[in-house]
Parts: sequence; C-alpha cells; structure tokens
Amino acid sequence: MQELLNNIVAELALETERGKVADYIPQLAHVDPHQFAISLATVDGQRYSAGCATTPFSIQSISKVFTLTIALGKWGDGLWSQVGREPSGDPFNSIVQLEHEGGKPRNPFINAGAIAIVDAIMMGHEPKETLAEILSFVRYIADDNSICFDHQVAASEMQHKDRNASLAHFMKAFGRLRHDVDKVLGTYFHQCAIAMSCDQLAHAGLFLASDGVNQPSNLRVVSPQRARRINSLMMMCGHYDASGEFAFRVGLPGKSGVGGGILAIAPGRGSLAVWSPGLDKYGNSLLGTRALEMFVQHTGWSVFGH
Ligand SMILES: NC(=O)CC[C@H](N)C(=O)O
Repeated sequence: MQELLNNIVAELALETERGKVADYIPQLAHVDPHQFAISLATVDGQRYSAGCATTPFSIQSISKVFTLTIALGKWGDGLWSQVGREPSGDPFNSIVQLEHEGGKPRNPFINAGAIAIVDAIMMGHEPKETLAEILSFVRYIADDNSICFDHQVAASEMQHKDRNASLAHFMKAFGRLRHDVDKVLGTYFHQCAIAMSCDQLAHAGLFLASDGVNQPSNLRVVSPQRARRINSLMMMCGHYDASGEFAFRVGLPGKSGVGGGILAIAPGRGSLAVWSPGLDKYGNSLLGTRALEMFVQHTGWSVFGH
C-alpha cells in the first residue's frame, strides 16, 4: 500500500497540467499548486501517507460532511424536510433550483444546502457556540485537538460573500432560515475554513468506512444505517455537477472542497484523503481525482467492483 501511494505521488509530481487554484476566495489564491498529499487510514488500524500529508489546508466543502453528521444527530429524519437528498446537476454555488423548489436546497452538499444545514445546527445559539460544537466534533473524530479554523480564510470569504449571501437571503425570503443571515454565513464561512492535513482528514473519515464506529477508539459516532446514508449522499452529490463523473472514474463516496482536498470512503476498508490545490472547471481537485482513480484501479476498492 505504501508503495502504491509513493508511486502515485511520484507520477503526479511530473504532471504539468495541475488545474487552477480557487481565486474567488483570495486567501486560497496564494496556495502553491505544486503541493500534493495522499493519506489512507484503514479500518484495521493501518496508516499510510505520501507527499505533504501533515500540511494543513482549507478543507472547505469537505466540512459539509461533518456538519451534515451533526445536523442528523440533532434532527434525525426531520432534517429531510429542510434539505433534499437528490443530486442537483448544477454547480455548487447555483441558485436556479431554489426558486423552483420553494427555497429548499436539493442536497446538503451544494452551498445552499450546507447553509441550511448550519442554520439547522444553530438552534438559537450564537455562531461562536455553534462553531465550538463543530470544531469539537471534528477534533473528536480526527482524535486531534490541534485542528483549528483558519481565520484569514474565513475573513477572506466573508469579504467576498455576495454569492453565498444571495443564496442565504433567497432561502430566508422563503422562510427557510431561522437565524439572522449574517450569523448563519459567518458560521458557514468558518466551518469551511477549518484547516486539516490529509492525515487528519483520513482519520476523521474513518467512521464512515467502518459502519459508523470511530477508529481506533472504537466509539460509535453514528449508526451503521446513518453511515451508509451519508456515504450514499457523498456518492450522489459530493462532487456537485461532476458527481456522475467521479462515480464513473473513482466509484467511491467522495466529497471535494475548493481548497483542493477530497475525502473518499471505501466502506469496510478505509478512508482516503487527497490534496492537490489545482481545480478542474467544476471546482474539484484535478490531480486529487486522478490520484483516487489510480488508487482504485490498483486496489479494486471501488464500490462497483473491479
Ligand atoms: N465547493 C466548495 O468548497 C465551496 C465552499 C466555499 N466556502 C464556498 O462557499 O464557496
């Protein structure tokens, strides 16, 4: 396994076409696109990594997996009256479906859905309290108390919030948000600005690979049914309008972020994190996807078989 990860890193290091770093969040535009990392945490306790796997990066939309997990813990199936669970087929920041569908976002992983999820988690609390809850959950599943928010990234996104603010105000106009729009947005931007390394992220995703049980602590995070359902949402919606392409090429539940990270779950086997900051035109990591495709080709770990 270690050799495979080393080979992937070595092969992709030669790649000159590395995609384009997200620049609509100016703080992310400064990131060096030549960095690359891959980590694997297996359900039987093995850890493998290659490249700069301990370098923290902005997890961005990967955080939506963690907030969805928290929101399901609070609302159970009641969450599905607030956000849908169908692929959108539209870009992550699209507004078009919201008007047709009464302000109810298609799924928890597009921006509108994630904003509705954070509103559902707040339950009358202030952003500070909600953020403390999100961070402590992430630290718990990663078993690492050093994980923090990157406040500069959050501030940078706040300064360029127009698109997300439009989504939030539009939902508010439909009576879909309970809290003040700026408070919801501030919480959402900080959640996206959590900084984690591939090693930490692979560890954090492990409960989804092992029927909801955190490893190696053996503590249950969610029920097996909930882990399976979160995985299904990652498969269908985790890469926005390129979710079909990701399923076709990689065949694992996965969630990308515009920081260039991808968390991919091989149920019963392990949790994979990759990071390469350059993005494709859908906002998903170009070489990160390639790395996962190579990994699956060699291991046969796709949920669809060899
Ligand atoms: N796809 C992403 O990672 C988008 C997250 C980013 N924070 C945004 O709201 O635009």
